[in-house]
Amino acid sequence: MLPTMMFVIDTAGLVLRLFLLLPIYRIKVNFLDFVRYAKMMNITRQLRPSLAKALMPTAMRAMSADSKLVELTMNEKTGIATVTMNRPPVNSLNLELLQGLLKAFEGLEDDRKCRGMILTSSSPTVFSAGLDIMEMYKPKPDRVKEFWTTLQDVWLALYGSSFPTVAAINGHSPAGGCLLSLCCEYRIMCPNYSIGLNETKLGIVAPKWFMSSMLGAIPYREAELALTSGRMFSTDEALKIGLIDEVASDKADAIAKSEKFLSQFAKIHPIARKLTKLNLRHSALEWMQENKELDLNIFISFVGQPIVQKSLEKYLEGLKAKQAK
Ligand SMILES: CCCCCCCCCCCC/C=C/CC(=O)SCCNC(=O)CCNC(=O)[C@H](O)C(C)(C)COP(=O)(O)OP(=O)(O)OC[C@H]1O[C@@H](n2cnc3c(N)ncnc32)[C@H](O)[C@@H]1OP(=O)(O)O
Repeated sequence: MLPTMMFVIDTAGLVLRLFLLLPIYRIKVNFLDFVRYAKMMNITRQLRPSLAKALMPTAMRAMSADSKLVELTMNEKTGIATVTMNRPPVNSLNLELLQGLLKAFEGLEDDRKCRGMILTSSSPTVFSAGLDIMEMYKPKPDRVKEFWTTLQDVWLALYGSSFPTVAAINGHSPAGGCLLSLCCEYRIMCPNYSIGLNETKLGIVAPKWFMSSMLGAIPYREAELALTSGRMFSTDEALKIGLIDEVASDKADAIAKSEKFLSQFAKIHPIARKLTKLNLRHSALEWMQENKELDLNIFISFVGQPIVQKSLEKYLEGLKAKQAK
């Protein structure tokens, strides 16, 4: 009896050890094994819908994303790409800007030379004003569906990117702007701006995946307080709470610091880094992949509510009134 039990325990232990070692072993074997492993973990490209074809052939490339709303450059020497949002005056995320971002992120995913990406803005004072409220206010049915689906895809592509990402936050970053930065692994912000998920202040509710993105950066208690009150943090407050990782004196400094952050990965095995990131983010990514339609339906019915439309209208009026002063 005892020998049989010992045999069973030993065998179970061996199987367990092999299982635990499997990822490491596979990483060492070859790239195809990595792909198989990643597929097994459901973290491969199937998480990213319709990957775009590789971008243009390289040079210190200004890589076009087919629109001027997103500029994409690649430093051939370092393999670091810079994606710059360029929709004046405030980079509010409308359908076209989101499409431009998606195309850029998916293109980089397919670019074997890409070693990292910096997300920033061409505006001198705003990183992104978040979702374009005009996409949600009195929305057209087909467009608003495409708008939300594209936002989901942008989130999947950025949060689930296999390359390392930094947000160089060179201006205000409310709501959807904050969300984009939270998808990145590292956030560097210029002084005297504001950042946060302020949805409740607009009378709307940040979806689950907005919240889980914030929970990846700051502790639950802090997130609960911030989310329920729609709190915006100053650069210094954001640093203190961990919402950002570093402060830069200006945009050039933010880019230099971003490059420094990304350069550390030259010493890390790229596949080990990728798998670690994607394993850490796996459950949030999987949730989104499995619940895209449900999330879309909730959004559509939510923004269709008269009370939500009223809130958006009042908020827009407030923005315009501020402008008029
Ligand atoms: C049971 C319930 C379950 C529910 C489940 C959830 C269901 C889903 C719910 C839906 C969730 C939707 C999520 C939305 C997230 C968002 O991102 S909403 C957008 C939030 N954004 C903001 O609050 C930012 C507003 N803007 C500002 O605070 C300022 O503009 C700024 C600090 C960014 C910059 O200030 P400044 O430089 O002084 O510029 P302004 O003069 O304010 O603005 C210039 C110009 O731009 C217009 N504008 C600004 N922001 C937006 C925007 N987000 N969208 C559209 N337009 C914007 C502003 O009105 C000015 O326009 P005019 O020049 O007056 O025309």
